[in-house]
Amino acid sequence: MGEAPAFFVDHLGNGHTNGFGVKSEPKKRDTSVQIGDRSYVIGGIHEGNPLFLGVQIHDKITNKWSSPTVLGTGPKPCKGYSAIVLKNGRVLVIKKDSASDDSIWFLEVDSLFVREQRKLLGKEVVAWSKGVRGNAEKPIVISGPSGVGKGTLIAMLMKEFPSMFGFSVSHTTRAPRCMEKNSVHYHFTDKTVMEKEIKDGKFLEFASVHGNLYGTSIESVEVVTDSGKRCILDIDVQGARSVKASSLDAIFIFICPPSMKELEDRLRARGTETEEQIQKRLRNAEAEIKAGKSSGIFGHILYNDNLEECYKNLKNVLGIDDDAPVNGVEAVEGINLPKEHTVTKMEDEILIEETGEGTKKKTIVLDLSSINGGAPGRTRGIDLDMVKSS
Ligand SMILES: Nc1nc2c(ncn2[C@@H]2O[C@H](COP(=O)(O)OP(=O)(O)O)[C@@H](O)[C@H]2O)c(=O)[nH]1
Ligand SMILES: Nc1ncnc2c1ncn2[C@@H]1O[C@H](COP(=O)(O)OP(=O)(O)O)[C@@H](O)[C@H]1O
Repeated sequence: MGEAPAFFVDHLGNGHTNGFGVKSEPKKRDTSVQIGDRSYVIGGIHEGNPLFLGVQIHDKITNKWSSPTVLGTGPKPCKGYSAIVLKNGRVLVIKKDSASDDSIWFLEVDSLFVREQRKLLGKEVVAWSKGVRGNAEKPIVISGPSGVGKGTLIAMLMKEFPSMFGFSVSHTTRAPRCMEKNSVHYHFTDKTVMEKEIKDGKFLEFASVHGNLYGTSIESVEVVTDSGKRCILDIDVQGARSVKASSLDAIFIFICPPSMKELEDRLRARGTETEEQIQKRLRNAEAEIKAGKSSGIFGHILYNDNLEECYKNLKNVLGIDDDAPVNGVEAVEGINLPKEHTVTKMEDEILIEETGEGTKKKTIVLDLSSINGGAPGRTRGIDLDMVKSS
């Protein structure tokens, strides 16, 4: 199979290993897996913060403990975990006693992303990724100069198809406009806070635009996708370039104005900027339009002259037929994992069997053969099937 040995250590020092069959341990909160000469201990508290689960590494050869930098948002501590080593440097962690949409997690200890981050940061790194059932539709990146009508078009789309599209709420250091609400239009934030979060790897992309810092957090995209909706990102060309280079597989659309004169008229008519800010936006617009048209980032370029016509073209690009009913991503039926269970690995399938008191025992198959994505975002494509409840 070409995989790292998968076994479970009940307690470091007198570790009992039982091949691919893993017995979950209800009494102890810490769980550990061994990969090569290292044991990864999952449990306890992360950096004194009771809201985050800690990870520690024990190196058998040096007999030393270390605390790696933990990237991503991990699971909150709970009563216990089952852990199993998968291929490609990942550990599957199943939480006990937790809601079904919060029970499957992946700790990446030697994935491609972790190896890149380790090189970049020059230190030991592990990363959490939440497991999510089902797949997601491609996110949509919309760029264009200030005042071209991006916000207007996006608002039309969200109004007509509220269950299909969701907006990625960006972070920005610019001041809110009078009608703008925090966490709805933007997460309005402080420059030092945002810079720290960028350093902590929380952002998919960021850029300095018209003198302010803007960025898309990984979480902003993932919460929309988690809700079964297709995510729309309104970001500038620099941001679009970063997304294009990332693992996010998106559709890229650039919106052009019919003329610079019309763009100026729209910006003035909107009445949200000072004269100085309007001048800055117009100066940046020329370079942005040039980059948008020539960069090869955007698969679709739409002209927003007549609003209704442009909106119709946008829907065409997104494959929305005016006559056909539109649904979001199909909802997946909920399956609750049993609190007490044993976990057995068989190729790409994990068998979760209920243990403990009671007669009706569940057996669930967790199919990992089609998983995709991973840290710094979610791991999607998980399939859960109830095979037996006896
Ligand atoms: N790179 C990047 N650009 C963003 C983000 N959010 C907004 N922008 C871009 O920042 C620019 C200014 O946005 P805003 O201040 O709302 O002004 P407006 O475009 O005139 O409405 C626009 O080009 C947006 O597309 C983000 O998260 N990342
Ligand atoms: N096709 C259009 N024709 C005329 N005005 C438009 C059109 N599209 C948008 N507008 C107006 O132009 C202004 C800027 O649009 P907005 O959506 O805020 O742009 P952006 O989000 O790209 O900065 C708004 O007042 C909007 O009502």
